This record gives sequence, C-alpha cells and structure tokens, in this order.
Amino acid sequence: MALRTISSQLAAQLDKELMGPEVGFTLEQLMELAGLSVAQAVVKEFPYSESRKSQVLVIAGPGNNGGDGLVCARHLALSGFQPVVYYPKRTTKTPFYAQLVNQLEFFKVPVLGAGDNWAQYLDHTKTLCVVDAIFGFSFKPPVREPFGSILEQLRHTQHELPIVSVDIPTGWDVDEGPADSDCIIPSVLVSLTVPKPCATKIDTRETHHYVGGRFIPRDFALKYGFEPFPYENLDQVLRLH
Ligand SMILES: NC(=O)C1=CN([C@@H]2O[C@H](COP(=O)(O)OP(=O)(O)OC[C@H]3O[C@@H](n4cnc5c(N)ncnc54)[C@H](O)[C@@H]3O)[C@@H](O)[C@H]2O)[C@@H](O)CC1
Ligand SMILES: [K+]
Repeated sequence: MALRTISSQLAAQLDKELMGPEVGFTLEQLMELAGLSVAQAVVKEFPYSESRKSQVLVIAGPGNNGGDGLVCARHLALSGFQPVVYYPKRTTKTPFYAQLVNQLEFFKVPVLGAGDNWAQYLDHTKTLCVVDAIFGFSFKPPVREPFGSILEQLRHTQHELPIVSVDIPTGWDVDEGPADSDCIIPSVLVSLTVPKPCATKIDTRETHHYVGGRFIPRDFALKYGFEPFPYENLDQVLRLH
C-alpha cells in the first residue's frame, strides 16, 4: 500500500488547526504525546535490559522538534534508560522549554549545553542510539552552525551508532528528501501525526519507519486527505515498515 503523506505546508496548517480556538489543544499536550511516541519507538527497537548498555544521546534543536526530544528523554529515563541530552541552542520564546529542562534535572538527566563535550557520547560501546530531535517540518536549508558540525559527526558514527529521527531526518528537505549524499541516514524514523513526503525517500532496508503522535480523530485525518493509521490498543506508535 502507498505511504500516506502530507506536505510540509499542510502539516503546518494541521498543527495550527489542532492548536486553534476550535480544537483547543495546547502545544504542551501535543509535545508530551509526540515525545512519548518517540520514546516508545526507541523501546520497541532497543528493548531495555539490565544486562546491556542503556545510554541514549538525545540531541535537541531550538524548536518544537527539540521539545519533542526533551520530553522523549524524560520518558526514556522513566523506562530505565540513561538518557543524556545535548541542547546547544536553548529557546527563550516561551518559559515552557526551561520547564522541560527543569523536569529533566528532576529526573537527574544530564543536559549539556554549547561548549560541553557532547561528542564523548558518540561512543557506540557505551551508547545505544542517538535521538535526532534537531529539526522537524520547519527546517529550511542550508543548515546553520552548530548544527552542520553536529550532523557531520552523526554521519560519521551512524553505521555503528543508530540514529532515531523525530518526524524528519534532520537536514533532509521536508518535501524532497535528502538533498545530497552528505545527509544522515537514520536507522529509525518516527513520523508524527502523518509522514511528510521525505519519508517516501527512505530505503526501508536500512530505515525502520514508525508513525506516532496519535492525537487526531478519523474525520480530521480524512479532511487532511489521509486514512487514519490502525494503531493497536493504547500504542503510541505503529510500525509502517
Ligand atoms: N502536530 C504535530 O505533528 C506536532 C509536531 N511537533 C513537532 O514540531 C515540529 C515542528 O516544530 P517547529 O515548527 O518549531 O520547527 P522545527 O523544530 O522544525 O525547527 C524550527 C527551529 O529551527 C530553526 N531552523 C530552521 N532552519 C534552520 C537552519 N537551516 N539552520 C539552523 N536553524 C534552523 C528555526 O530558527 C527554529 O528555531 C514537528 O516536526 C514535530 O517534531 C510537536 O512538538 C507537537 C505536535
Ligand atoms: K529530526
């Protein structure tokens, strides 16, 4: 069956409507569910076991994709993993992001900033995977620093240290896919609400694809032109490939 997708423009419109006066979701609610979905995909792909490594590096960007990463880290901590967050460009647009960081401190999750030695966590003998929560559907190329250097390092380690990308593999054009051979190739992509067109460009032999962000009713999905996804029970993610 063909992959159901919507364009970046329509995704932004859908988001706006969900948080508009008629529907009334808050960003905080949606982000909590989005981050929980990503954590659940990590748990499904790399089940926790006391006998194996459980460190996960979460790299959070400056926008809402980064916020999803901060929430995901908290849920991973609750599930027995040892997340470490690298959050080099903190936003002060709303106090909410600082609250998410406080919650991570409450869970004793280290949150590294610009200037900290984050690259030490790119060691595949100690770290299970990297959660790429750098940019989502509002990314506009080209990548600015420090994120260009971060992506370059992830590309060098991706064959030993799998990347789990939140919504969009960072650096890919949201509608067109990987712009060049320098782009990262995630091992797992967790599309939120509905995959964006770039998801049709993943090679399903190397990237497992999930959909998460389970927060819309059937008729709303149909209005935006896609069939709802058949999630099971209270699962927050559904594996597509
Ligand atoms: N309905 C949904 O699907 C929801 C989506 N959420 C998340 O929100 C994301 C979209 O969030 P935003 O609109 O905040 O955007 P993003 O998080 O995609 O990125 C925007 C931020 O990145 C910066 N940026 C953009 N292009 C850049 C470049 N080339 N170099 C350096 N910095 C750049 C911008 O200045 C801005 O700070 C989605 O992809 C998803 O992860 C959830 O948090 C909530 C619900
Ligand atoms: K991402």
